[in-house]
Amino acid sequence: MKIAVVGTGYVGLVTGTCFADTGNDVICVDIDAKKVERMKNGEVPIYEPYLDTVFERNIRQERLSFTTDLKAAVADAEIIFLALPTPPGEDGSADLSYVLGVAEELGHIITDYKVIVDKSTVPVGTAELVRQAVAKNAKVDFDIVSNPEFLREGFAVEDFMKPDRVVIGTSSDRAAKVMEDLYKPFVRQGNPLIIMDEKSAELTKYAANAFLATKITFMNEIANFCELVGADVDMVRAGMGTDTRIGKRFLFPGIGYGGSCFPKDVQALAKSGAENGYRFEILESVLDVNNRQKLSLIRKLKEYYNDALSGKTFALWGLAFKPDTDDIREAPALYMIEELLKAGAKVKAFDPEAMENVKGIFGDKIEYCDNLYDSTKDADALLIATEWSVFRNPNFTKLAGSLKEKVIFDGRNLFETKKLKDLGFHYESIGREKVTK
Ligand SMILES: NC(=O)c1ccc[n+]([C@@H]2O[C@H](COP(=O)([O-])OP(=O)(O)OC[C@H]3O[C@@H](n4cnc5c(N)ncnc54)[C@H](O)[C@@H]3O)[C@@H](O)[C@H]2O)c1
Ligand SMILES: O=c1ccn([C@@H]2O[C@H](COP(=O)(O)OP(=O)(O)O[C@H]3O[C@H](CO)[C@@H](O)[C@H](O)[C@H]3O)[C@@H](O)[C@H]2O)c(=O)[nH]1
Repeated sequence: MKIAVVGTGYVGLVTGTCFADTGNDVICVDIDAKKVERMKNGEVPIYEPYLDTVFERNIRQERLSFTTDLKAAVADAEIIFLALPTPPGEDGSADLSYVLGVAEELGHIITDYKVIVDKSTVPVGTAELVRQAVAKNAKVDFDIVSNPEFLREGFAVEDFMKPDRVVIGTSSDRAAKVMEDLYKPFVRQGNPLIIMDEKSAELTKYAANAFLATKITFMNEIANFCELVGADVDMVRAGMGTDTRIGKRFLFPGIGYGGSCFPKDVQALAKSGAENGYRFEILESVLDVNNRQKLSLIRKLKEYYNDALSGKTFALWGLAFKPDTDDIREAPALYMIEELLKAGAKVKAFDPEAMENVKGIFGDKIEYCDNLYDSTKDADALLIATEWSVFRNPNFTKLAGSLKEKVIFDGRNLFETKKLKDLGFHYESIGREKVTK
C-alpha cells in the first residue's frame, strides 16, 4: 500500500517506519525542514530504542522517504495518517489547530479517493470536524478514520509491532477494509483489531490514558499513606497486583506521572466532560494529587534540611519523564529543578539521553555532568527522578566517596532500604521506611 504520514514526531515516525517494515511504501511529511533534512541524511531525530535499525533498513530498501511537500506526499497515497500535535490549549482542552489546519489543506490538494486517518489523540467529535474541514474544499470522495495510538515511549517500536489491540473507528465499510488489510501483519498474534464508530474510538484513547493515570495516582496516594502508618508500598503493591482483576502493571508509585500524554489527556478529558455538561470529579482529583506528587521529594528534602536549601548543591539523576527516552515533556525533574533553583540551591544533573533537551529550558542555570559520579562530586545529597537502568546498581563506595554526606532521596524506589541502611546512608524513598543514619 502507499501511505503518507503527516507529522514525524514520536508517533508519526514510528508509525511510518513500522508500516514500511511490513512492505508498504511510506512517505513522511513534516513542516520542520531541518528535521526532514536530518532524516533524509539517515538520522533518527529522536531517541527511541530499536527505531534506528528499522529506520535504516527501510530507507536502504527504498520503502521510507521524507519530504516537506504535503501535496507531493499525498498525491499517490491511498491512506493519509495525521500524527500531528494536539497540545493543551490555555484552558486545558486539546488544541486541534494542527489537525484541522492540515485537514483543510488536504481538501485543496487531494485528487482521488483517500482514507484520512486521525492517529493524534483528539476529543470525541473530532472526526466529524476533520470531515467538515476536508469537505470544505474537496472535489473527490474520502473517508475519515479514527485510529488512536497506544504506544509507549521507550517501547514504541515493540508496542507498534505487537499491539495489545488496534482500534479502528469508522462508519465506512470501504475504509474499514483498507485498515484491516493494513493492520493484518500487526494483529496476527491473535490480538484483536476492534472496529467501532469514530466517537467510541476517540473516547477509547482518553479513557485508557485517564484510567492508567488514575491507577498510578491511586498508588501514589497509597504510598503517601504508607509513609504515615509505617507500611511498605512495595509489599502492598505485590499483594494487590497478584489479584488478576487489578494486575501488576502501572502500580509503581513515584513522583507523579509525566510525559506528553497523561498530563494533557487527563486535562483534555476533564475539559471535554465539562463542555458536555459532565463533571469528571475523579479526574479533577487525579490532576490535583499528581501536581502535589511531583514535588513530594522536594518536600522531604526541605524537611531534612529544615528548609535551608540555599547554597546547597544537589546531584540529580534522571531528567527524562521516564527511562529510555529523551522526552522531557512534563517531566517531574523539571518541576524539581525549578523548586531547587527558587530555594537558592545548585543542581548538578546527569541523564543518559535528555540533557540536550533540558539545556533548551534551563541553559546554564544548572550544571550538566558527563556521568553519574561527576554529578555527585561534592554534592550535599543525591536526588533520583527517573529509573534509568544505569542508576539501579551504582558503585555505592564511589558514590559515598563523592558525596559530601551519604544522603539519597529516591523518587523511584530503586534501592532496597535494608541495603542502604547497612551501607550507612540516609535514604528516603516513596511509601517506604525512612532510613536514617
Ligand atoms: N508521544 C507518544 O508517546 C504518543 C502516543 C500515542 C499518541 N500520541 C498522540 O499523537 C499525537 C502526536 O504526538 P507526538 O508525541 O508524536 O508529537 P510530536 O510533537 O513529537 O511530533 C509532532 C510532529 O508534527 C510536526 N508538525 C506540526 N505541524 C505540522 C504540519 N502542519 N505539517 C506537518 N508536520 C507538522 C512537528 O514538526 C513534529 O515533528 C498527539 O496527539 C499525541 O497525543 C502520542
Ligand atoms: O507504574 C507506573 C507506570 C508509569 N508511571 C509514570 O507514568 C508516566 C507515563 O508512563 P508510560 O505510560 O510508560 O509512558 P508514555 O510513553 O507516556 O505512554 C502513555 O501515554 C501514551 C500517549 O498517549 C500512550 O499511548 C501509552 O499507552 C501510555 O502508556 C511516566 O511519567 C511514568 O514514570 C508511574 O509513575 N508508575
